[in-house]
Amino acid sequence: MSSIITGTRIVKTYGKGTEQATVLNGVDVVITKGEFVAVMGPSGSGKTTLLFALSGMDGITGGSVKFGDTELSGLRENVLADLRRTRMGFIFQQPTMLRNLNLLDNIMLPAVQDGKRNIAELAQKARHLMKQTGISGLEYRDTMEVSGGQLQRAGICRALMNTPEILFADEPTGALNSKTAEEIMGLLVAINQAGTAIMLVTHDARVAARADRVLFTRDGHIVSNLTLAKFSGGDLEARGEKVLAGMAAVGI
Ligand SMILES: Nc1ncnc2c1ncn2[C@@H]1O[C@H](COP(=O)(O)OP(=O)(O)OP(=O)(O)O)[C@@H](O)[C@H]1O
Repeated sequence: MSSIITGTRIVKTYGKGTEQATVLNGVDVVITKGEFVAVMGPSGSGKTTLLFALSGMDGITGGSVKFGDTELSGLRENVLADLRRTRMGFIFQQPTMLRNLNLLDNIMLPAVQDGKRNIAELAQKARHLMKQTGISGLEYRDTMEVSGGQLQRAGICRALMNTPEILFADEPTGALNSKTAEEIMGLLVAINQAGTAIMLVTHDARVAARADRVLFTRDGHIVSNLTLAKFSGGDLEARGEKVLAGMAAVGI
């Protein structure tokens, strides 16, 4: 399988002088098309920094990140922003939605910013995604009038509006109760099975257990790489045990 993201000897340093801290210290990582990769590691070990580096959300200090054959550091900021908006999707622990827009408009917003697209078609696509993710009927709700799980579903719809090739997810279930988290993970698995690659940062072994592969970060490095079979829904407990063993082996 060809790679969608290739990170080579990535270095990321924050701050200057005595305040300087190297958070990623020569990280190599490849994500192949359609792959589902989870990233785990102690708090502060650089998981979010890695996600930001691989998605071009933040620049790197050294090394290289390629999206397909395109070197991200070689792109002008507006070209990079276009690439992120049209070919990548992002979901976070707390979806950032505009309060003065309803759920449907919030979902459509990034796609509308494309400028060249037909609003009626975008609305149709947004409604279709809302149906697929189980939030039909909430189109005209204010973002303050829905539950955390419903808001995260809306965040997933928004991330899928441009049919991304890869979805970057930073603790997407971190603010949800366990039942809602399971439902959101079911959605992410279905999205991955439909062909979208996923890179997901999590502290939760049960969440990581859905991935094809789990990377463990520590002290600026990827210290371990656990390969699981593609998840088909059956053996979550056994997979969770493997992830827990992987965590214990690297001291998380
Ligand atoms: N913009 C920044 N400026 C300076 N230091 C930063 C910045 N962002 C992150 N850091 C530091 O880099 C280190 C790694 O942060 P990062 O958020 O990547 O860790 P993480 O593994 O995702 O942590 P957590 O599990 O707690 O979310 C931390 O020590 C953090 O304080």
